[in-house]
Amino acid sequence: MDVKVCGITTYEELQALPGLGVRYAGFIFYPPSPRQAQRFGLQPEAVRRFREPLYKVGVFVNASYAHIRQTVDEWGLDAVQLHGHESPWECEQLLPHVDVIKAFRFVENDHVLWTIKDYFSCTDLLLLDTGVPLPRAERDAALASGATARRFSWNRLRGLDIPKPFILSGGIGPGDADYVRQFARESVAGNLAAVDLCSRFERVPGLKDAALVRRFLAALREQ
Ligand SMILES: O=C(O)c1ccccc1NCC(=O)[C@H](O)[C@H](O)COP(=O)(O)O
Repeated sequence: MDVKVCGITTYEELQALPGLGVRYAGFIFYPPSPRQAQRFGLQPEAVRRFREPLYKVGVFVNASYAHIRQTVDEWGLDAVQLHGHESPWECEQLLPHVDVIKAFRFVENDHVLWTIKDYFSCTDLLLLDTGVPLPRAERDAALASGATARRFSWNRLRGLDIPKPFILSGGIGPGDADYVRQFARESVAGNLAAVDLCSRFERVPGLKDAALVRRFLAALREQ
């Protein structure tokens, strides 16, 4: 199982990832987020020229096709993670140009398979995240502040057959390595590609704590 660290905002954070054994780096292109990629001066050329083995993922929320394509080229991204209400058609438009990850934020009573099924043929990966249980307009406003740090209710995935590689996300914290390892042994995890670490691995909003990531990875890989 690989690890994705989401919300990289400095070159130092980026450089540290391959040495930590992290496979996916997430860069957020959503201005209201406290972990917006350029917030602390990270430059597109530096990321584009960074050649270490790392899969660079740009996170977008309801952005236009033109903006996404331009950002992919500017930053040298390998994949886009679409974290808003993007349709299967929008995913399909991007697929010839860049790998596509569709993110879903589930709230209680959402039907997981029903929600994701139309995206199987137009994505490379899915990301299962936590939503905020509010009416749609209020929910969007709440999500504008970014990651929710609420744990995705993994119980709801138990017994499901998810026929697409997926990233498990949503409030995963430094103390969750055992919980993740347990999940990885369940039948639903047959296509588990990676786990996503974000706001609970920060010193302050937008700046990651490498020591927390290192300790989590060591615990995750313990036999
Ligand atoms: O992290 C953000 O600020 C953010 C803002 C808008 C859209 C997506 C965002 N994050 C994307 C991720 O993939 C996060 O890692 C994911 O939401 C889980 O975050 P957390 O709840 O902090 O574990």
